[in-house]
Amino acid sequence: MVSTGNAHGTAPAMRFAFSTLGVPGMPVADVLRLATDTGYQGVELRAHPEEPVHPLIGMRERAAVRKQFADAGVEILAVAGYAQVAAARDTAGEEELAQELSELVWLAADLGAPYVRVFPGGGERPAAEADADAARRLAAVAPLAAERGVRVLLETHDSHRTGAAAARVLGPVGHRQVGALWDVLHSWLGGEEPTDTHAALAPHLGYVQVKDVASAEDRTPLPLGAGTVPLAAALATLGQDPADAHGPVPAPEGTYDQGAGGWLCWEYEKRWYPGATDLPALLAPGRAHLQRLLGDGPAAS
Ligand SMILES: O=C(O)c1ccc(O)c(O)c1
Repeated sequence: MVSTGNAHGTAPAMRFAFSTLGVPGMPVADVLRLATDTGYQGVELRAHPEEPVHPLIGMRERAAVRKQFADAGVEILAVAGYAQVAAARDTAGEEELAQELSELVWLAADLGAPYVRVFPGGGERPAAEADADAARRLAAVAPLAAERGVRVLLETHDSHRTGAAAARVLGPVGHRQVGALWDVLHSWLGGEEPTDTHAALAPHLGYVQVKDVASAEDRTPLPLGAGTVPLAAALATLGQDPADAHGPVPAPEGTYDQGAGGWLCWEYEKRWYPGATDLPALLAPGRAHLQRLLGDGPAAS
């Protein structure tokens, strides 16, 4: 294994973001204050009409949001959309999905965000059909994504929660602008070891979502480190070339994944668990926990 991580002292540090799924309805100015106060360099914007930023906002609002982020020195990591690329669709639904994907790419480009998140959403469909539809739809949006300088990332989630399942789609797409978002909760729920998830996703990896829960049964969001999600093991894989890696190394950084310099995004599911502790006070300790796991902070007590 070849490490490009900061243990070698030369690589840039990993960067930290949080998702606005953790702060439902919070105005952009407050999100930015929270990010700067707690040491997060980026924000993943939940692109849903419940939130301030979504595909229906106009050009002036987009420009204003972009300027707010730029003025605060915080990056918009991703537009987290809800398109389900592996879902069954009739002809009209197929056109709607293509439009939804295009609109997410346009929104990300207008905001200066490098990534769009999409879900699989294949439900109970036969895997071969879901995989083929997802690959075809992602390949179809890739040229627009390339033209706009955005990468569309398929999240390890629902019907494709493991790295192996996501790679069944991403391998055949074979396009640099289409990649993977590794949600460490879902690959773990899928019973996959982090080293195996990483080996499957590394050639495609955009960034990594971290979170913690008590167990597979109780998924109420917890502070990072307070639950049983194997965060240390997942983070230990980053920046490593998988032992069985083969084929071209697509990342311009020369690593299979982004390694050091890549992004970790805390996706705290407060929106779906309103009774969970509020995220803001947890953000700074959560970042410190991640830094300790990366070997980049004060030792754990
Ligand atoms: O955006 C969301 O709603 C959402 C929900 C659950 C997840 O695991 C996730 O990654 C995103």
